[in-house]
Amino acid sequence: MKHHNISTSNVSRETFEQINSTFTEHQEALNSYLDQLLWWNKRVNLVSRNVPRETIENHLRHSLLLEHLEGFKSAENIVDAGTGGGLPGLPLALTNPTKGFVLNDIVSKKCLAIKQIVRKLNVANVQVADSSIENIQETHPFLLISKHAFKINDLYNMTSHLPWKSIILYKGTDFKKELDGITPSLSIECHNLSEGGKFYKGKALIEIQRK
Ligand SMILES: C[S@@+](CC[C@H](N)C(=O)[O-])C[C@H]1O[C@@H](n2cnc3c(N)ncnc32)[C@H](O)[C@@H]1O
Repeated sequence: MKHHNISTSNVSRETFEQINSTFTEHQEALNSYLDQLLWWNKRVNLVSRNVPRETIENHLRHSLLLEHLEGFKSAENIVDAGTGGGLPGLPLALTNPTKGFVLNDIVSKKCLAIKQIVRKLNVANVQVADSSIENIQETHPFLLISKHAFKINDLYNMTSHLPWKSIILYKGTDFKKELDGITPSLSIECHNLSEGGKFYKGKALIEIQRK
């Protein structure tokens, strides 16, 4: 692990406030997505069963935080690996209509539900890739994002042949143990989310670049 360059910064309270404004600005589309997600969740297991709407809304706000990282702002193409019910990719696609998104999951019925949600919401900048992440067909550079789906070393080893420019993962601040077994030297920035309040305690966005 010593061969990686790891730095840490705190995501400011102002950023969390900006996310609340973004949510308000796009609330019609985001609430429609929430309605769809809850409807499909009764039929396909996309998020935990019987999870309250407010909890999923927190996950949507959490998803939107990525908008504030430079690595996201500069990306044109984004792949969300292990998207499940579309998190974080779908809320980000709704609030960033000029960027292109591929939502990927290995479970076909989840991909089918996502396709229906995308069609119902009329989202033009999203494609769905129904396969294991290592088999996606991407030839252009992209930003790889993922929330609560893979250990860092597993995702790195599965995707090291793909043309990603950087990876941003939703993780805990105790992520370092997941770097075991990654041979190449990486630049890693831990964006600590703890200033966002109780929901964000111990959470971080981990941004990884090849050196
Ligand atoms: C815990 S869920 C997280 C879902 C979503 N990202 C979220 O935060 O709600 C993990 C997801 O990863 C998917 N997954 C597991 N292995 C995968 C693989 N090799 N390629 C693509 N998706 C995978 C699972 O089907 C599942 O939907």
